Amino acid sequence: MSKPRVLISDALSETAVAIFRDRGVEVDFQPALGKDKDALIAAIGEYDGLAIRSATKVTDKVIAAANKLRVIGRAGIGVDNVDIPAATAKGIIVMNTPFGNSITTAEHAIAMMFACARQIPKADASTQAGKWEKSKFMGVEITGKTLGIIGCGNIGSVVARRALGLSMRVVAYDPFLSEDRAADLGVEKVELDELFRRADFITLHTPLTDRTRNIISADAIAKMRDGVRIINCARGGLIDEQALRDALDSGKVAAAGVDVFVQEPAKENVLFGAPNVVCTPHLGASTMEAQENVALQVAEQMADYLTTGAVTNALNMPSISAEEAPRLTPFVKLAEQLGSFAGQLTETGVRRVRIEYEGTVAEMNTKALTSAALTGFLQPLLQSVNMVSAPAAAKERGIQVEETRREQHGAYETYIRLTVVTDKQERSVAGTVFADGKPRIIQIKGINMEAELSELMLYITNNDKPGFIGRIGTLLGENGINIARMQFGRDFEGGNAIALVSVDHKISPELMEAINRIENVQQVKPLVF
Ligand SMILES: NC(=O)c1ccc[n+]([C@@H]2O[C@H](COP(=O)([O-])OP(=O)(O)OC[C@H]3O[C@@H](n4cnc5c(N)ncnc54)[C@H](O)[C@@H]3O)[C@@H](O)[C@H]2O)c1
Ligand SMILES: O=C(O)CC[C@@H](O)C(=O)O
Repeated sequence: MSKPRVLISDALSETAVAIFRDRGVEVDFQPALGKDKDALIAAIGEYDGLAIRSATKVTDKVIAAANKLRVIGRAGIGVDNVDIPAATAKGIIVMNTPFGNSITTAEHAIAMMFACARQIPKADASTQAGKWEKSKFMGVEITGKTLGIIGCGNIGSVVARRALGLSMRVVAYDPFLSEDRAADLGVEKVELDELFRRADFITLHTPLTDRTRNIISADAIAKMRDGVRIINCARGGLIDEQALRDALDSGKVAAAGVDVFVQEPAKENVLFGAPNVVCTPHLGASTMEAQENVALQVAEQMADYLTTGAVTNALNMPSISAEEAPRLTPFVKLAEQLGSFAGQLTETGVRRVRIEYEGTVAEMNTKALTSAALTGFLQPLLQSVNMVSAPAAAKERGIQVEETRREQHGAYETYIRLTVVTDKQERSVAGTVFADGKPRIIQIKGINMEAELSELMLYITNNDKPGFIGRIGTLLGENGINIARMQFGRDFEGGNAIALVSVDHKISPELMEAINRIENVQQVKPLVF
């Protein structure tokens, strides 16, 4: 099998290159390619993986051209430069490195706070210009001042600890911050307006979402203390730049430290030249340490996925650790086969898919297994779907997905049952993995049977009457179709029976018709696995 190929299209530390090579992944390091969208679109079709920072914009056009791509790895946190819905729809995993640059970015926010408190950049420029303007650069102490943190996640929490160490009071606004976590951190959880009212310094650490866009607006600034100082080392767009410019001009905001801009690279910006603004070119994550961390992590995560199927820090797919990947693999295959079995038999509108995990499989990563089952289920309906895109594709089609887990077990040590509820009926199929690691079907529509699935099969339901087995065998034989295996099950003598027949050749539509005409046959369907 050929080695997977990865393109690095941004300025990642070369540590990533070495890791990919060590892990048996071919790598092309082209740090300028991310800035040339046409060249990226022309090249991307060759690669299984794309490793980026923030300069590469992975648009829907790039994704449309990415015919082999299986994973996009962001060496950093924010993935606003990746069209995740387009990647998901195409079955491409998007992963990031959520912790590798948190400390570095928090330190940049603290550095910005000091720069704003003591006008360090301006004082530096003036001093080096030979002006010695000692009285011009009066600062403020930060000790005893109140820092308002908006967004108290990974970076916000590090900022909080550093600020407490600097003897500041810290208030935080974050709808997802629990009282317990706030107490552990030593911060006071407050509502946004209270933060605006009380903070001497405000620092932003949220992602850019519909709720956070322009969270610092002209209205918000009006609610703040006169002489407030504002820091943004999170994302451009959290601050209304014109409103901040007006407030810096009027002196309402005494200073602002801005690392991120609505339009990047920011070659021009309404904030440039404003009084007491300190700007850096999106340097939050730019330390040797953070760049080593994120390059190493992204390369390890991507190489793991491409070579072992382990999934870490994916934003559009449940995680699968390297340790659990081998144990999970036969169950992924089983779940996918059960899904495929049910999908191929389903002809009417699907309302619900219920997946029950019983026994040891219930302790495994059932999210991943459910994604596999949905993949198998949707594959007969959709051109291309995989474990990344299947849950979203099911949701889009209004299919409800239910998952239940029971750790005790019955006759089988472990099994998965998948039930499809359509407009007309409910049909279930169950299977297990035996000690040989091979998946087996153990029950169809409540009828017990043990069958291994093979590439070409016939699913036949019939009335349990003598003569059926002989007739089907003769008919297939007369038409040159070799039977590899045949398994039967029935609910009771003379009741409903099911046959699963593995055949060596594809069955023509005419022969299907002929099988359908055999006495007592209720339904016959070809299945492909
Ligand atoms: N400047 C840089 O170079 C740089 C470097 C790293 C990260 N970042 C950015 O910093 C930001 C924070 O990163 P993180 O790792 O701390 O993320 P995180 O997910 O750990 O924390 C974000 C926090 O924001 C909170 N939040 C979400 N919506 C909110 C809202 N409406 N109001 C208040 N809080 C809200 C969340 O609950 C969460 O606690 C991200 O935007 C990231 O992209 C920038
Ligand atoms: O890669 C960078 O330099 C910026 C990273 C930062 O914005 C992030 O979200 O991790």
